[in-house]
Amino acid sequence: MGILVAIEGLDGAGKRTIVGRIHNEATARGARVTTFTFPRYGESITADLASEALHGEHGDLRDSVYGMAIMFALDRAAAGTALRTACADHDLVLCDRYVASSAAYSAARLGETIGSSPVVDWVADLEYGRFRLPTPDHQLLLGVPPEVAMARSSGRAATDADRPMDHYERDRDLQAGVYRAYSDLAASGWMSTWSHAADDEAVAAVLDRLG
Ligand SMILES: Nc1ncnc2c1ncn2[C@@H]1O[C@H](COP(=O)(O)OP(=O)(O)OP(=O)(O)O)[C@@H](O)[C@H]1O
Ligand SMILES: Cc1cn([C@H]2C[C@H](O)[C@@H](COP(=O)(O)O)O2)c(=O)[nH]c1=O
Repeated sequence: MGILVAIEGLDGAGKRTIVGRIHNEATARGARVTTFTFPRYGESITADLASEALHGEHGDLRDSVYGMAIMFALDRAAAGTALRTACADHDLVLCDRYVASSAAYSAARLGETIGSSPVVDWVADLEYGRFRLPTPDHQLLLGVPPEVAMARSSGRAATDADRPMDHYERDRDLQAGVYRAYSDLAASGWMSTWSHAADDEAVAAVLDRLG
Protein backbone atom coordinates (compact mmCIF):
# COMPACT_ATOMS: atom_id res chain seq x y z
CA MET A 1 0.00 0.00 0.00
CA GLY A 2 1.49 3.31 -1.09
CA ILE A 3 1.15 6.76 0.41
CA LEU A 4 -1.21 9.48 -0.80
CA VAL A 5 0.33 12.96 -0.76
CA ALA A 6 -1.65 16.09 -1.65
CA ILE A 7 0.17 19.15 -3.01
CA GLU A 8 -1.68 22.35 -2.17
CA GLY A 9 -1.08 26.03 -2.80
CA LEU A 10 -2.27 29.16 -4.54
CA ASP A 11 -3.14 29.53 -8.20
CA GLY A 12 0.15 29.86 -10.07
CA ALA A 13 2.23 28.88 -7.03
CA GLY A 14 4.00 26.19 -9.06
CA LYS A 15 2.16 23.05 -7.91
CA ARG A 16 2.26 21.40 -11.33
CA THR A 17 5.97 22.16 -11.62
CA ILE A 18 6.82 20.77 -8.17
CA VAL A 19 4.59 17.70 -8.68
CA GLY A 20 6.52 16.99 -11.88
CA ARG A 21 9.84 17.26 -10.03
CA ILE A 22 8.67 14.98 -7.20
CA HIS A 23 7.26 12.47 -9.70
CA ASN A 24 10.53 12.35 -11.65
CA GLU A 25 12.82 12.18 -8.63
CA ALA A 26 10.74 9.50 -6.89
CA THR A 27 10.61 7.45 -10.12
CA ALA A 28 14.40 7.79 -10.48
CA ARG A 29 14.72 6.28 -6.99
CA GLY A 30 12.74 3.25 -8.16
CA ALA A 31 9.37 4.16 -6.63
CA ARG A 32 6.12 3.40 -8.47
CA VAL A 33 4.51 6.84 -8.76
CA THR A 34 1.28 8.16 -10.23
CA THR A 35 -0.31 11.60 -10.26
CA PHE A 36 -3.90 12.87 -10.18
CA THR A 37 -4.64 16.50 -11.00
CA PHE A 38 -7.83 18.06 -9.62
CA PRO A 39 -10.02 19.46 -11.06
CA ARG A 40 -9.91 16.72 -13.74
CA TYR A 41 -10.54 19.02 -16.72
CA GLY A 42 -11.48 17.14 -19.88
CA GLU A 43 -12.24 13.96 -17.92
CA SER A 44 -15.05 15.12 -15.66
CA ILE A 45 -18.06 17.17 -16.69
CA THR A 46 -18.40 18.62 -13.20
CA ALA A 47 -14.76 19.82 -13.35
CA ASP A 48 -15.38 21.44 -16.74
CA LEU A 49 -18.58 23.09 -15.51
CA ALA A 50 -16.71 24.52 -12.51
CA SER A 51 -14.00 25.93 -14.76
CA GLU A 52 -16.59 27.44 -17.10
CA ALA A 53 -18.30 29.05 -14.08
CA LEU A 54 -14.96 30.56 -13.00
CA HIS A 55 -14.68 32.05 -16.49
CA GLY A 56 -18.13 33.67 -16.35
CA GLU A 57 -20.54 31.00 -17.60
CA HIS A 58 -23.48 29.29 -15.88
CA GLY A 59 -25.15 32.33 -14.38
CA ASP A 60 -24.65 32.80 -10.65
CA LEU A 61 -23.11 29.37 -9.96
CA ARG A 62 -19.71 30.84 -9.08
CA ASP A 63 -21.32 33.18 -6.52
CA SER A 64 -22.26 30.14 -4.45
CA VAL A 65 -19.38 28.99 -2.25
CA TYR A 66 -21.14 25.73 -1.37
CA GLY A 67 -22.25 25.20 -4.98
CA MET A 68 -18.69 25.48 -6.29
CA ALA A 69 -17.40 23.20 -3.52
CA ILE A 70 -19.99 20.58 -4.47
CA MET A 71 -18.84 20.70 -8.11
CA PHE A 72 -15.21 20.09 -7.08
CA ALA A 73 -16.29 17.39 -4.58
CA LEU A 74 -18.32 15.50 -7.23
CA ASP A 75 -15.28 15.49 -9.51
CA ARG A 76 -13.15 13.94 -6.73
CA ALA A 77 -15.89 11.49 -5.69
CA ALA A 78 -15.97 10.12 -9.25
CA ALA A 79 -12.22 9.46 -8.95
CA GLY A 80 -12.50 7.72 -5.57
CA THR A 81 -12.20 4.15 -6.85
CA ALA A 82 -9.28 5.06 -9.12
CA LEU A 83 -7.54 6.77 -6.20
CA ARG A 84 -7.91 3.72 -3.97
CA THR A 85 -6.69 1.39 -6.73
CA ALA A 86 -3.73 3.70 -7.37
CA CYS A 87 -2.78 3.59 -3.68
CA ALA A 88 -2.84 -0.22 -3.79
CA ASP A 89 -0.67 -0.38 -6.94
CA HIS A 90 1.89 2.37 -6.31
CA ASP A 91 4.38 3.50 -3.67
CA LEU A 92 3.43 7.17 -4.07
CA VAL A 93 0.18 8.74 -5.28
CA LEU A 94 0.48 12.50 -5.79
CA CYS A 95 -2.60 14.74 -5.95
CA ASP A 96 -2.11 18.17 -7.50
CA ARG A 97 -4.85 19.78 -5.37
CA TYR A 98 -7.18 17.69 -3.21
CA VAL A 99 -9.87 18.21 -0.57
CA ALA A 100 -7.95 20.95 1.29
CA SER A 101 -8.29 23.16 -1.80
CA SER A 102 -12.02 23.35 -1.21
CA ALA A 103 -11.50 23.85 2.53
CA ALA A 104 -9.07 26.76 2.01
CA TYR A 105 -10.88 28.51 -0.87
CA SER A 106 -14.33 28.13 0.71
CA ALA A 107 -13.21 29.37 4.14
CA ALA A 108 -11.44 32.33 2.54
CA ARG A 109 -14.43 33.24 0.36
CA LEU A 110 -16.71 33.20 3.42
CA GLY A 111 -14.20 34.96 5.70
CA GLU A 112 -14.27 32.05 8.17
CA THR A 113 -11.39 31.36 10.56
CA ILE A 114 -9.72 27.94 10.46
CA GLY A 115 -10.44 26.18 13.75
CA SER A 116 -14.02 27.44 13.91
CA SER A 117 -15.11 27.22 10.27
CA PRO A 118 -18.46 25.59 9.49
CA VAL A 119 -17.58 25.28 5.81
CA VAL A 120 -14.31 23.45 6.54
CA ASP A 121 -16.21 20.95 8.72
CA TRP A 122 -18.83 20.59 5.98
CA VAL A 123 -16.16 19.89 3.32
CA ALA A 124 -14.61 17.20 5.54
CA ASP A 125 -18.00 15.58 6.26
CA LEU A 126 -18.98 15.64 2.58
CA GLU A 127 -15.77 14.38 1.02
CA TYR A 128 -14.17 12.18 3.68
CA GLY A 129 -17.48 11.23 5.30
CA ARG A 130 -20.22 10.79 2.71
CA PHE A 131 -17.99 10.27 -0.37
CA ARG A 132 -15.45 8.21 1.64
CA LEU A 133 -12.47 9.65 -0.22
CA PRO A 134 -9.12 8.37 1.08
CA THR A 135 -7.51 10.75 3.56
CA PRO A 136 -4.03 11.84 2.57
CA ASP A 137 -1.02 10.47 4.45
CA HIS A 138 0.64 13.85 4.08
CA GLN A 139 -0.16 17.29 2.65
CA LEU A 140 2.37 19.78 1.32
CA LEU A 141 1.53 23.48 1.29
CA LEU A 142 3.72 25.04 -1.36
CA GLY A 143 5.08 28.07 0.45
CA VAL A 144 4.78 30.64 -2.33
CA PRO A 145 3.11 33.87 -1.15
CA PRO A 146 0.25 35.57 -3.02
CA GLU A 147 2.27 38.33 -4.70
CA VAL A 148 4.70 35.80 -6.22
CA ALA A 149 1.94 33.33 -7.21
CA MET A 150 -0.16 36.10 -8.81
CA ALA A 151 2.84 37.35 -10.80
CA ARG A 152 3.38 33.81 -12.10
CA SER A 153 -0.33 33.42 -13.00
CA SER A 154 -0.40 36.70 -14.89
CA GLY A 155 2.92 35.91 -16.62
CA ARG A 156 1.48 32.60 -17.77
CA ALA A 157 -1.76 34.25 -18.96
CA ALA A 158 0.27 36.79 -20.97
CA THR A 159 2.14 34.07 -22.88
CA ASP A 160 -0.50 31.30 -23.06
CA ALA A 161 -3.81 32.24 -24.68
CA ASP A 162 -5.32 28.97 -23.37
CA ARG A 163 -4.71 30.00 -19.74
CA PRO A 164 -6.52 33.33 -19.14
CA MET A 165 -6.78 34.27 -15.46
CA ASP A 166 -10.06 33.16 -13.90
CA HIS A 167 -12.33 34.84 -11.34
CA TYR A 168 -10.35 33.53 -8.33
CA GLU A 169 -6.91 34.19 -9.85
CA ARG A 170 -7.69 37.87 -10.47
CA ASP A 171 -8.84 38.48 -6.88
CA ARG A 172 -5.86 39.71 -4.79
CA ASP A 173 -7.79 39.75 -1.50
CA LEU A 174 -9.07 36.21 -2.09
CA GLN A 175 -5.57 34.91 -2.83
CA ALA A 176 -4.28 36.50 0.40
CA GLY A 177 -7.17 34.98 2.37
CA VAL A 178 -6.63 31.55 0.80
CA TYR A 179 -2.94 31.64 1.73
CA ARG A 180 -3.84 32.47 5.35
CA ALA A 181 -6.42 29.68 5.41
CA TYR A 182 -3.95 27.16 3.97
CA SER A 183 -1.26 28.22 6.44
CA ASP A 184 -3.69 27.71 9.33
CA LEU A 185 -4.86 24.34 7.99
CA ALA A 186 -1.21 23.25 7.76
CA ALA A 187 -0.34 24.59 11.22
CA SER A 188 -3.34 22.82 12.76
CA GLY A 189 -2.55 19.51 11.02
CA TRP A 190 -5.95 19.34 9.30
CA MET A 191 -6.69 15.69 8.35
CA SER A 192 -2.96 14.66 8.18
CA THR A 193 0.57 15.81 8.83
CA TRP A 194 1.64 18.79 6.70
CA SER A 195 4.84 20.36 5.39
CA HIS A 196 4.92 24.04 4.46
CA ALA A 197 7.89 24.52 2.17
CA ALA A 198 9.03 25.63 -1.28
CA ASP A 199 11.54 24.61 -3.96
CA ASP A 200 14.07 21.89 -2.99
CA GLU A 201 12.75 21.74 0.59
CA ALA A 202 9.26 20.95 -0.71
CA VAL A 203 10.57 18.15 -2.93
CA ALA A 204 12.60 16.71 -0.04
CA ALA A 205 9.62 16.89 2.33
CA VAL A 206 7.73 14.44 0.11
CA LEU A 207 10.65 12.22 -0.90
CA ASP A 208 11.57 11.78 2.79
CA ARG A 209 8.17 10.11 3.31
CA LEU A 210 9.17 7.33 0.92
CA GLY A 211 11.91 6.20 3.29
N1 LIG B 1 10.04 27.93 -8.94
C1 LIG B 1 9.55 28.67 -9.94
N2 LIG B 1 10.15 29.81 -10.28
C2 LIG B 1 9.67 30.59 -11.28
N3 LIG B 1 8.61 30.29 -12.03
C3 LIG B 1 7.95 29.16 -11.74
C4 LIG B 1 8.39 28.29 -10.68
N4 LIG B 1 7.53 27.24 -10.61
C5 LIG B 1 6.61 27.46 -11.58
N5 LIG B 1 6.88 28.59 -12.26
C6 LIG B 1 6.08 29.15 -13.38
O1 LIG B 1 4.89 29.70 -12.80
C7 LIG B 1 3.76 29.41 -13.61
C8 LIG B 1 2.77 28.59 -12.80
O2 LIG B 1 3.35 27.31 -12.52
P1 LIG B 1 2.46 26.01 -12.39
O3 LIG B 1 1.63 25.82 -13.61
O4 LIG B 1 3.39 24.90 -11.98
O5 LIG B 1 1.55 26.46 -11.16
P2 LIG B 1 0.24 25.83 -10.54
O6 LIG B 1 0.33 26.09 -9.08
O7 LIG B 1 0.10 24.41 -10.96
O8 LIG B 1 -0.87 26.72 -11.21
P3 LIG B 1 -2.49 26.55 -11.26
O9 LIG B 1 -2.97 26.10 -9.94
O10 LIG B 1 -2.96 27.93 -11.57
O11 LIG B 1 -2.76 25.58 -12.37
C9 LIG B 1 4.28 28.66 -14.84
O12 LIG B 1 4.44 29.60 -15.88
C10 LIG B 1 5.62 28.10 -14.37
O13 LIG B 1 6.52 27.92 -15.44
C1 LIG C 1 -9.71 21.43 -7.01
C2 LIG C 1 -10.30 22.68 -6.40
C3 LIG C 1 -10.03 23.91 -6.92
N1 LIG C 1 -10.55 25.01 -6.34
C4 LIG C 1 -10.25 26.32 -6.92
C5 LIG C 1 -8.78 26.64 -6.99
C6 LIG C 1 -8.59 27.38 -8.28
O1 LIG C 1 -8.69 28.78 -8.04
C7 LIG C 1 -9.77 26.96 -9.12
C8 LIG C 1 -9.45 26.09 -10.29
O2 LIG C 1 -8.40 25.20 -9.99
P1 LIG C 1 -7.01 25.23 -10.83
O3 LIG C 1 -6.07 24.39 -10.05
O4 LIG C 1 -6.58 26.67 -10.94
O5 LIG C 1 -7.32 24.68 -12.18
O6 LIG C 1 -10.68 26.29 -8.27
C9 LIG C 1 -11.37 24.92 -5.24
O7 LIG C 1 -11.87 25.93 -4.73
N2 LIG C 1 -11.66 23.69 -4.73
C10 LIG C 1 -11.14 22.57 -5.26
O8 LIG C 1 -11.41 21.45 -4.75
